[in-house]
Amino acid sequence: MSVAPEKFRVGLVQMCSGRTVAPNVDAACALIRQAAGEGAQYIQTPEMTNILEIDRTRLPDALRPEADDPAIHHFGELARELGVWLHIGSLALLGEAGKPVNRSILFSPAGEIVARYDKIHMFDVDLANGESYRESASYEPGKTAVLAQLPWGGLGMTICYDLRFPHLHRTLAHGGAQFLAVPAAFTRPTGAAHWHTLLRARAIECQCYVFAAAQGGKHEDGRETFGHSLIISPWGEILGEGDVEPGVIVADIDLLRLEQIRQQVPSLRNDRPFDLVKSPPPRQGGAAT
Ligand SMILES: O=C(O)CNC(=O)[C@H](CS)NC(=O)CCC(=O)C(=O)O
Repeated sequence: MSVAPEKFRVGLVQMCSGRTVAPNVDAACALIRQAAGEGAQYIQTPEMTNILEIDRTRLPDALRPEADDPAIHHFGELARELGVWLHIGSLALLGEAGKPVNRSILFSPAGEIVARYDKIHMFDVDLANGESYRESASYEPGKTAVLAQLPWGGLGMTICYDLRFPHLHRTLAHGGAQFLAVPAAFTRPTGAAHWHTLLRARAIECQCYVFAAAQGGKHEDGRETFGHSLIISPWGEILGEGDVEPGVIVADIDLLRLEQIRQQVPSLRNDRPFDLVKSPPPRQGGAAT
């Protein structure tokens, strides 16, 4: 099979990660093999591929620094064996400052790490259903946006909650991204309300293909995530969608179509700087003094 350089197949792995690393890595590897078997040349796994653990006190014991994390070694070998670009959406790792980091890692088909991104925006929220998260209490946030280079174009690396900060994606698009990666572990209520809309909006406004591998289902730590991994075109069309269960979705990506869309509606090129002017505050009850 010969594939034109402007076309490739993407595969997303949907998971339901538990509290212990080894079975999660095994599950990821099996699904990555399945995606490669279906012809995927770029394969992405969700946020927290290696561990989903709501009890943060258990994390430091479970985590390893990047340099001696056995899962990283494993994934590198697998990328080489399968000859694919393997993007582990994120791993919880022990960061260089001694605090956990939520890190996305891209392996080349040679099995080498070619890009890494630490999640910038920390999920510190309190939901109406009682779910409460303080990601910043246990994770060190990243400070650097990362554009990785794939043979087919630029890949903007983001993670989950970053999706709500559109200036990050626009910066990546202006920096040369044709693809935006949004590996995630969205909560069920926020996913049901916002997941499809936010992902399609990022695809349309940034004129990028969006690849979003998701965690889905009821996890061992009691949490529920939304699932619905999505592959979206720069026109906002859904090219592939997962359900709630673990599995694989694939779709064919066409760079010529992206170029057509960017020529027809050149909104990235039409972007302009502007100032913000605030009008004076309204007068109270008309009784101006
Ligand atoms: O920490 C872990 O174990 C896994 N990581 C997550 O679950 C992260 C941080 S708590 N979740 C999100 O960012 C959800 C965002 C979201 O749901 C939204 O923006 O609505």
